[in-house]
Amino acid sequence: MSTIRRSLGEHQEAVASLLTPVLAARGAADPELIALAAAGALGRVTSHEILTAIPLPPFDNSQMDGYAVCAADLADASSSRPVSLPLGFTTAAGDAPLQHQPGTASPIMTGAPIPHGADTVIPVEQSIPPRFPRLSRRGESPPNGTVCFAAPAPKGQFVRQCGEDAPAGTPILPAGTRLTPARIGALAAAGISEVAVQPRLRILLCSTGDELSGARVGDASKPLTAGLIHDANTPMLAAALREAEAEVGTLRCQDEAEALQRAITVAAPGYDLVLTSGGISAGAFEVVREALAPLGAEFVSVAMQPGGPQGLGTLTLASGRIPVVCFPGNPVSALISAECFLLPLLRAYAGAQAERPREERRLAHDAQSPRDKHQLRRGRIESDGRVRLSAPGSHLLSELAAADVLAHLPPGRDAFPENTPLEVWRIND
Ligand SMILES: Nc1nc2c(c(=O)[nH]1)N[C@H]1C(S)=C(S)[C@@H](COP(=O)(O)OP(=O)(O)OC[C@H]3O[C@@H](n4cnc5c(N)ncnc54)[C@H](O)[C@@H]3O)O[C@H]1N2
Ligand code: MOO
Repeated sequence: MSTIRRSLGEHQEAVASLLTPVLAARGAADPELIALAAAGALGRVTSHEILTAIPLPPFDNSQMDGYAVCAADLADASSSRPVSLPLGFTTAAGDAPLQHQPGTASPIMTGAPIPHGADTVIPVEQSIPPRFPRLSRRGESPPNGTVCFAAPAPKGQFVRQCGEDAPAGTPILPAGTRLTPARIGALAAAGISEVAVQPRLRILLCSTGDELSGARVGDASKPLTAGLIHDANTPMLAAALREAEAEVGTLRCQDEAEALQRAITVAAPGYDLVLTSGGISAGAFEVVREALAPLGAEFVSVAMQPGGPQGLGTLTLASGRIPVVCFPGNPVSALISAECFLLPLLRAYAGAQAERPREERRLAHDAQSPRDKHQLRRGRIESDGRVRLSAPGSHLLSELAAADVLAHLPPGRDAFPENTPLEVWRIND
């Protein structure tokens, strides 16, 4: 085991220093064109500022079902002397704008273009009678009948102005904006069907361990036999990386250093980062350490629990140089390592909130923690708002799956009495 010992913060800085240039280079690569309607558009990051070529809304239109009028025609209306106007032709959403005759009331539906010459909309409920009579659209027999109004209305009432949301030529999204449903909607409203997006970081995720069922070629469909376990880390870490908008390829390798070197050398081209899990602590068969230390990875001990053993560096392979980050194999350790060291960097690159939502919660019970380590415990929020910690074992993946928060027990003390306030990160939301 390496004697290099780091604090959580020091290792966060070391991983950030390794990956900052990698992310910058990836961000400077040619953007990808993606269809807005594609499932994969959500979460991508715009590579350029995007303008709307048309005004939004594209024409003056009605905010209400009612009557388009000239406000001046209703200036003298009152409940004792309602103004009666003859009906004009009706405009529905999707119709081209009509010509409004002053001194008439043109029935209009929500979203329909305001007839030329009208400047105000009176909702149908405010007319007398408060419902539409038989209406005539363009091309049908001329309308007849009248409608009354018992109050004046301000000019422009319930008219949604052309360009009020965004005038033509104005930016709707700056470069570096994450596509959310609302942003996809705004682009679609502007008639944009494809956008240029920043390329994703490509991560080769490599899980090791002879104990992993399916690790050896041909074993994948065999039932779990004695001594073997299912590979939790590959799907779990792949999901976490994808949630943070990375592109993920996976590789599983048995505990044989040369085989791992060969597999990574063959698979690495086309990726920006190699991420491994397992094989880095103090055992006799630490395959990742054995395979990758000679190629340039450094293995350190971080004063945290779980996630103590860590590795990082730049590998020099026959196929090129590539940065590597190594997480411990215990599943809880692996995911918490990702939360602490990698996911915030990926989320920031993807234009998302880098950090998990944080809050302060009081402990529901006394707790112990190693004085020299930063402990990250899984916890449930109780009905009184306090946090109850689960057992600290880093194999307790079901406890992690059931947790509401990760609670920080900082170094420097070993006793945390009931009601001690702790910083917690919300997870599993
Ligand atoms: N003598 C010492 N032993 C250990 C130390 C130590 O400092 N001295 N550190 C412990 C800590 S802390 C951790 S964490 C683990 C890290 O071990 P490795 O990174 O070498 O990981 P492995 O030994 O390969 O696996 C550990 C554990 O996790 C299981 N595992 C591995 N990969 C997967 C996977 N893909 N899916 C599900 N589970 C996986 C594996 O079976 C082991 O149980 O070392 C401690 N030991
Ligand atoms: O540090 Mo290990 O990562 O506790 O379980």
